[in-house]
Amino acid sequence: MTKGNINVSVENIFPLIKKFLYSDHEIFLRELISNATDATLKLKHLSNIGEAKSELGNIEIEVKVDKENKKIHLIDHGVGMTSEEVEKYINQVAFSGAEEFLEIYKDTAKDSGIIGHFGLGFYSAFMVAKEVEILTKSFKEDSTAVRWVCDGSPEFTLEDYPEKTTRGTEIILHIADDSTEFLEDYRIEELLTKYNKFMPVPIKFGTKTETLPLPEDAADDAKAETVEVDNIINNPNPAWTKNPSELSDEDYKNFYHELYPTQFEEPLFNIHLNVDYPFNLTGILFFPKLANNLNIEKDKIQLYQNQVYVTDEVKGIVPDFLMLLRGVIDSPDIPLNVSRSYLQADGAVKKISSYITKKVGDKMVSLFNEDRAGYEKKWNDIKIVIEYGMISEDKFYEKSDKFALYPTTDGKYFLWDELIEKIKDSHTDKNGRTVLLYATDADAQDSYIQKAKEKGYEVLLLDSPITPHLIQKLETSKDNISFARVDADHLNKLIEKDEPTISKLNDEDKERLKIEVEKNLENNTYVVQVEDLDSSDAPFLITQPEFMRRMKDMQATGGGGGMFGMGNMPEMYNLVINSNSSLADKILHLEDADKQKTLVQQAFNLAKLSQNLLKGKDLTAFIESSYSNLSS
Ligand SMILES: Nc1ncnc2c1ncn2[C@@H]1O[C@H](COP(=O)(O)OP(=O)(O)OP(=O)(O)O)[C@@H](O)[C@H]1O
Repeated sequence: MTKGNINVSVENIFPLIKKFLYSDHEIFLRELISNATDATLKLKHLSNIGEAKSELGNIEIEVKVDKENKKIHLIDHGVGMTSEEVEKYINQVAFSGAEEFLEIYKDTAKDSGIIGHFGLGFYSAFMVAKEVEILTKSFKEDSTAVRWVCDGSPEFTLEDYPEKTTRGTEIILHIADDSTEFLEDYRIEELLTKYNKFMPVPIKFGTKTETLPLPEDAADDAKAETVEVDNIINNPNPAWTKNPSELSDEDYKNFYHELYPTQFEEPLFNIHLNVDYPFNLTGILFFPKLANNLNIEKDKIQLYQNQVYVTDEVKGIVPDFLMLLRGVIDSPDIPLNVSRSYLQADGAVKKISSYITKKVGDKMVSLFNEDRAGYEKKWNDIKIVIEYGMISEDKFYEKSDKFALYPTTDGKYFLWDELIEKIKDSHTDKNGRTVLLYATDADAQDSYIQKAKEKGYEVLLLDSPITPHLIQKLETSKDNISFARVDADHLNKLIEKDEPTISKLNDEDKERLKIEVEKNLENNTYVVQVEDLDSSDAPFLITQPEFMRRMKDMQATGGGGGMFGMGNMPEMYNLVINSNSSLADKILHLEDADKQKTLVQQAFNLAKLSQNLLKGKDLTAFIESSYSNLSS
């Protein structure tokens, strides 16, 4: 038997490990299973190339909880270790790994931004165990099994252990009194499902009862037989490790539900990621139904490293606009044992992020080209991701003319160039600028939309929360276009043509009309304007100037308008009086002051009502007075 001292430069590393990683004790299981998996895969490889002579046999990894004796056993049938290898890998390599880890995390361990806490390896066992035993037998011919024991102090013992005759390693954790939660089956099963659900080697945890199918000629009251089978907690061949040509739509959907068992909705479509240069990355991203919901916290993209779950905090690796997607990304190249701020500056990570962006763009182009009608149907659910990508990633934006859709209130969908082609004659104003009219709420802005349509204009329906940012971006990058919401002004002003306007009133009357209206609207904050509209247009019209409203909207969804300090300004509205309406005429010529007041207020309220601006007490009073008018 060898007794020895692990070469320690930190006085006693184990209490430190425990302290630093207090909140993350559970990762011990992931670390030990990763080692067991590595050892098994190594053996498989050696066996494939003819280096390992013995039969491969059973390669399952087994986890056993012995609650009574407060032990957890992890058994693998991998390469195992010789006595020299234990000396080298456990006493020296593993230890230096643990030491290095502490060096890195000394100051940052409490920083929740650390991704994954990888790299601690074997010594993480001491986060939960007061003593750790390794029983191991190398695959090499004629090697004797050995037993290594360490109680968490820098001292260890290493001795021959001929009792172990099978190849591989068994780690026995003597669980510490403050970690007995890990002696509960449900807790271990929970951890195995969280971290090891897609590990490449089958992992057995206990057994489960399976019901056998009844034979076809079974009697009606026949009872199905049951058998006890190994409870394998993982799927060693998850969909993302396969070639896309092997997978059907059904397979992708099944994988989606395997990944998110509580998710009942089907994903809209998926994107299979697969790259091996200049970095390695595989994965599948799913587009869920999102509509206008920006805040989806549940069921996020999961990050794996060689099929080991690491985290679902993928900020920095996945571009922000794709954080709303679901799925998995697996890459051995992501530096997992560093803090997030480092991650964001890391070149490999940046490349991964732009690769994913490119892939998503390419997928959109092909989805659109292959099945335009189907793509249009999905637009409402994917637009938020696409539009967010357009405003946040220049590369994505550059490509977006090939797949970004601009729907109209009539349910037609245009690509940018198609849209401009369609509207350029009618929507171009006297200065040669093409004005795109849009609505953000088809119901609330209905009266304005109808007016625009009567004049033969197309009205876009841009109703996602980031619309103001998107149109800002389009206006600055496309030539000679501008956007205006249908209610930003009356149409003659929104798209000014070189046509003379005809007014029934002379300038003096118009000025008088303005004064009469203002006089009858006490405490009114609206700016009154008299304009020469068509006689068939509404007599009173409320408009909300585009610029101010857009800045305020932008600030509401973050950034933009705040720059100009407009976020906190009150809403600004104009009240447009149609000089050519018969009501204008009537107001001007009514002798009775009370009647004139009622008329003006009633018309003003109707205009407010059509903008959804009549609320509370004003609405109640309006309804009451309307009823009394009916009966008078
Ligand atoms: N179950 C096992 N079977 C065979 N060898 C093992 C086993 N567990 C650990 N080892 C050996 O001990 C070494 C150190 O393990 P440790 O987990 O500390 O670090 P690592 O696996 O090299 O890296 P990581 O820090 O990413 O886990 C391994 O590289 C391996 O050679």
